[in-house]
Amino acid sequence: MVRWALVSDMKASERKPALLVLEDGRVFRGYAWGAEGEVCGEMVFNTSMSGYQEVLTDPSYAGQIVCMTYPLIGNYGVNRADEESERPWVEGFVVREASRIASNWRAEESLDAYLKRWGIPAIEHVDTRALVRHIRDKGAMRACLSSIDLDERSLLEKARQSPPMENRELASVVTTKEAYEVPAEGEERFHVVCYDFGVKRNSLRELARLGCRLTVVPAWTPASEVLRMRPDGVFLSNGPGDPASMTAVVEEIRKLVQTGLPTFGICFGHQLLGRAFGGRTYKLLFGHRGGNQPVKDLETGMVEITSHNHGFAVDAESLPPEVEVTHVNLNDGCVEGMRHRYLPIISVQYHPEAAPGPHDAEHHFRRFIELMERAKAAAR
Ligand SMILES: NC(=O)CC[C@H](N)C(=O)O
Repeated sequence: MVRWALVSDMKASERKPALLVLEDGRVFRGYAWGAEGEVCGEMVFNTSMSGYQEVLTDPSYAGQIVCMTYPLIGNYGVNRADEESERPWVEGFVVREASRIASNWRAEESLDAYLKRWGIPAIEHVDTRALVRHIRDKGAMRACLSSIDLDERSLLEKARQSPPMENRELASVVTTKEAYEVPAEGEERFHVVCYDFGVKRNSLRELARLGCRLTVVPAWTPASEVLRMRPDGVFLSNGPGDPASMTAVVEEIRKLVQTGLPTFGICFGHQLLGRAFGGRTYKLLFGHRGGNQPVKDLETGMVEITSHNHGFAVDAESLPPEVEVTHVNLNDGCVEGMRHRYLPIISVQYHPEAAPGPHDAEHHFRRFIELMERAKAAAR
């Protein structure tokens, strides 16, 4: 059946007000869509022009209210194939205009119905440019979004009472409760243990596509258990929260690092590796979220346009001499990649799996494969 368009039941005449109040007292008024309700979270923005469904379902957004800078959201609807996990994880969603029409042959549902189904409150007709400029000046901060309480002062109080992102542990909210297997696509060449701190499906797909059988394990799996599985490599996933809150996990990663197993970290995984190396992580003023961040490879001088979603970063100065910074962000100079000089360990702060975003950085998965190939050849 070809459906030209799913027309949402949102009617302009029935619009209800909604309010977004930031913890510094700045107020944004708009209209409610998605689920009716009230949420608090860290207010952040994403500059991707498309891929709202991948953004909503990226577990790294747990605990955050996301504003899309692209002014029209929802116009191609949602479908099951584009989910990066089994459900949306954002606390709330802020847009300039929510499209009334979802026109795409892949659309299965309107975004409004989807957000309602998952209980995610959203607000539209917000001056998103003003909101983003405010966050860029003042930094990411807590906010309260509501369509049930429209009292500014009460929402301000709720925002200020909500937990700050610093030191917030959210991996336990999103990690798999039990280990599971993902088969390799085609011939199985490697067995990789994937730590799930909130893993995106596309990372798993990329690894499976390159011949890796995956055992995806909960965030708190001890190193000894991983080693018992005798993997060819370890993958440390992306995930929400502050890497500084993960001391026990960092301890386990440190043990794994010492064994010299090929290891690849993405985003949160990269930050945890940085800490396992003895480095420091810190909070960026407003973070990088979007599909248009220039990253320079310091070895080749090449620049990749890449997909990002991070509010924390590894402090280059804090890294020991055996760890080399391999990639930097050209906008603000922060660390975007590192490698161990003697051990087969690499990591990137950004998202080679993209989804959404450009595919310039896909080759990092192959770098990991090469590390495992070399380790296998050396063991022979
Ligand atoms: N995408 C991620 O893995 C995010 C990592 C971490 N929660 C941050 O905000 O920096």
